[in-house]
Amino acid sequence: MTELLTAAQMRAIEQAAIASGEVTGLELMERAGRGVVEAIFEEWPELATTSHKAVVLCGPGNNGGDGFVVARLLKEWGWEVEVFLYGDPEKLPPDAKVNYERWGELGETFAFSGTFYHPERRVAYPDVFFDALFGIGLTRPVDLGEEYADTAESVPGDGLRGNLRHVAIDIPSGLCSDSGKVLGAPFLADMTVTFHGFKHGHLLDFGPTLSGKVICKDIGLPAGVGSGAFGNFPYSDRVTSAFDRELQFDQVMRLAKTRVKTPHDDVHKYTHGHALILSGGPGKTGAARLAARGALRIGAGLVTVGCPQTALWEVASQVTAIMCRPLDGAPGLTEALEDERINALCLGPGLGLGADTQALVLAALKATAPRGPGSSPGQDRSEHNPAAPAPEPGPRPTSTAAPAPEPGPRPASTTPPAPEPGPRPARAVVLDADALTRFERNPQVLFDALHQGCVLTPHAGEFKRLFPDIAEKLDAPATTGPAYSKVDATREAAKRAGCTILFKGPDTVIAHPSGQCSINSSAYERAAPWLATAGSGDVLSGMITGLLARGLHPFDAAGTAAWLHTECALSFGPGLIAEDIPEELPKVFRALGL
Ligand SMILES: NC(=O)C1=CN([C@@H]2O[C@H](COP(=O)(O)OP(=O)(O)OC[C@H]3O[C@@H](n4cnc5c(N)ncnc54)[C@H](OP(=O)(O)O)[C@@H]3O)[C@@H](O)[C@H]2O)[C@@H](O)CC1
Ligand SMILES: [K+]
Repeated sequence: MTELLTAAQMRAIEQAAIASGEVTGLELMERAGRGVVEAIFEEWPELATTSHKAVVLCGPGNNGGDGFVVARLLKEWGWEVEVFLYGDPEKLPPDAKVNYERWGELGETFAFSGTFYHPERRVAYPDVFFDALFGIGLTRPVDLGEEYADTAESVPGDGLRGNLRHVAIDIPSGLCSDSGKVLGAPFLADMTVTFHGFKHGHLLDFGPTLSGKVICKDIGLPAGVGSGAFGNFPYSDRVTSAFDRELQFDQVMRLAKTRVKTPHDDVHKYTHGHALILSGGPGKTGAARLAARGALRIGAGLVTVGCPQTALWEVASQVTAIMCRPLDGAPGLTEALEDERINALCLGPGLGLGADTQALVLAALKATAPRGPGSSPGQDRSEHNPAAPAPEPGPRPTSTAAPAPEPGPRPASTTPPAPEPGPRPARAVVLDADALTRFERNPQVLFDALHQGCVLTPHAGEFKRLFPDIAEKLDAPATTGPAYSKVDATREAAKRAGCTILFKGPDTVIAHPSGQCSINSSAYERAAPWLATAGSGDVLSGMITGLLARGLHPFDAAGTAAWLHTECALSFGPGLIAEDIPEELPKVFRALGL
């Protein structure tokens, strides 16, 4: 896992490093420019010769300063370089101004006024177009005139986009580095070279579409957001992500903890929990069966599908290792839950939108709510009690499994080990699909019943039904930067609901009421568009339920299941249907050495 940065965090880290006297802003800018040149030579080794050409578009801030460094380094290397500046050179910040002047000893800077057609320009057919217009300092929509959108696409007169590599410095200009939203005309990059850490905006919303491939270059700032004197941000402000397939250590460890072989004589099926998945009536049992298969394959000891008596034969005729039992309405569920061994429930897939669904959900939440003082549903939500601090991450509950062996060498990670987000209640509940939509008219009834053992897994439509005001803020076109992001929205929703929320999408965001947050990105190396297939969400709910049955904390269960869900899709490849996802899990586990 790697920690992602907001613009404010990046600035704080940079300023603390400069204030410590360890480094100057000018040195950081030089390293940033050098990192960009290194990155393009690593990506396109054929460019590491002297006979190439570049156009660099610099902006009015320090991002522009990075651009001047790149221009100078490439010119010194022997390239033909042409530089445009959007803004007044006299108003450049000090470090950018120094680099503007250094570049000035080697070449001219043309004023950029929305077009690259310039009577004096000489560089035709450039090999690389560098975007150093705006980085993390974008505060309002980019308005560079009507011609800019076209010119940024393919420096006109210089041939087709296919002949030209577009490289964004830090973040494609026009992309908000916190939200991934677009502010004005965006730059479309083939590669983005960022510094010190990936920014939220590289993963969220339009980020992956506009950034191309993202390379992160070390510029000598202290590693890890929370690892030292610099940028020691509160835990609740941090966001992590398995950005690429190398950075999977945390998930592997979490899985290893639950899947490790327990001493032989201790093991029986109940050691690994009992998941109960509720199903809809006849003709509507497929979603629950998919979820059940996900729960079983991921490692729940026992999985039962509870369905109306009328659907029993339909379910029974299609499951084998999964058990089924008749379960009619809320009274039936309450009775079933007298069996304390059932420690994880899943409600929603295929359940329907009838009155029964609401009663079932409320019965499930009542029966699973942690008992004892201070643990009743509705408590500890900062929204209900704004003066109360967010619950501190606390110790993890003792797992039924023995400690995990280390699964091989640890890949490089920038993250110190994360504290756990509070104790896990004995019983946990996943609510998805109809179990969420059913509360569209009265979400507060649901919020009042939810507890810390719950995970809600809405897609964008379901999220909007439960949190219309939050969705409105999220969906509003960005007018200022940094803009309100999916991370902000999911955190706000988790606080309101008082439980873990997994907000689905190619940029799935998982947030806990404590503020702990992670992004499961299905983009870049982990892009798996074929995962958007009917029933895929039902399997994910089941996988979360299975990990909850195994004893994982709701936040960990949601993040780990989301990550495995994507891994299964990547492992299977295009053509995948929902049924394939659980069946791919053994292969994924084997590849992880579990
Ligand atoms: N932090 C670090 O550790 C390091 C940072 N480095 C580099 O610095 C970059 C951050 O630099 P930065 O803070 O100067 O911001 P940047 O993105 O250049 O833009 C600010 C300028 O743009 C202006 N402006 C904003 N929006 C606008 C709009 N729509 N249309 C027009 N103007 C607009 C804004 O004006 P204002 O909003 O103040 O009116 C201000 O003048 C960072 O991304 C990285 O590349 C590296 O050197 C290495 C170390
Ligand atoms: K940029």
